Amino acid sequence: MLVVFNPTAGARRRRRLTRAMDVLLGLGLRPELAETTCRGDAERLAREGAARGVPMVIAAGGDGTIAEVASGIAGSDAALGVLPLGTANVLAWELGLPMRPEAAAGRLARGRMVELRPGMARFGDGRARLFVQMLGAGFDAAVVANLDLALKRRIGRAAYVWQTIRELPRYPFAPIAVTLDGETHTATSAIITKGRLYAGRYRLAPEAKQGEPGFHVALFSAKGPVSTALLGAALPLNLLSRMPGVRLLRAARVELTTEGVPVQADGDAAGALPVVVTDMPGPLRLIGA
Ligand SMILES: Nc1ncnc2c1ncn2[C@@H]1O[C@H](COP(=O)(O)OP(=O)(O)OP(=O)(O)O)[C@@H](O)[C@H]1O
Repeated sequence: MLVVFNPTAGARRRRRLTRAMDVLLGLGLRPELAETTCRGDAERLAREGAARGVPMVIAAGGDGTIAEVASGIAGSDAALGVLPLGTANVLAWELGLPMRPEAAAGRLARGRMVELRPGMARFGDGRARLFVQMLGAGFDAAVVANLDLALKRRIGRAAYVWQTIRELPRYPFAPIAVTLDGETHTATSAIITKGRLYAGRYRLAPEAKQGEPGFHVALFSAKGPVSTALLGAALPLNLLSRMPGVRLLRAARVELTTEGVPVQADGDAAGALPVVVTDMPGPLRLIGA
């Protein structure tokens, strides 16, 4: 088992990693530890591990690290594992993974497998990017793109609230052209999700189920700071999907075509539209669910 650790994920997570590693060692699992030094390193380390036949690659970090590891092992025989050490840890909450490092390590050792179907985003500039939980275009992506990462490390998810307040008065709320399985729509923001949850443990798409093919797509028509702030207030109350100006639809293929609108994938800045989103061709096996 290869453990890929992102030391910049979450805050002061090294001690939590050590506790998990101790449990894995105690169970006789001989985990090999590799630490990232920059963005993209988790994907490289995971790809190299899978290429030399490591059967399990564990993402020790947050959703961005998970997405990188998933991308690195895609198409190989390696399974993905998760030690949730990030800030929001949406996938871990979605799958009901334990947050305590000892319990999370125990789950990895027990080895129950589930299959996920990550999404694949193909951008207009030729980039392709895998995401495991969600991809957003519009307001939430602007918040992610301009987030102060040092502040996030210090105060965690409160940094998103702070950045939202800063973004509200200046975000342009330009319309985005959305095509869902050939049917056209317009929205000012869109979130394409594989799971129910968003920004931690908050419900966005109550009917969604990780592992199923296709996507649930939340389209937002809020055109200004007040209606957007109300959506932000509804999120922690789990009322987001029932708010006026929010539509939840399903699609197997999503095209967002308006150029220049910011995009986030699994909570990390991912450039700008246009993008076409479909399922990855094959499933991804996740261990420890
Ligand atoms: N050593 C590193 N230095 C700088 N950035 C890194 C390093 N290792 C990984 N990264 C990048 O850090 C980004 C954020 O990490 P990650 O998403 O795992 O943590 P998080 O943002 O705290 O958690 P969450 O996404 O669950 O809120 C990842 O997308 C990854 O590309």
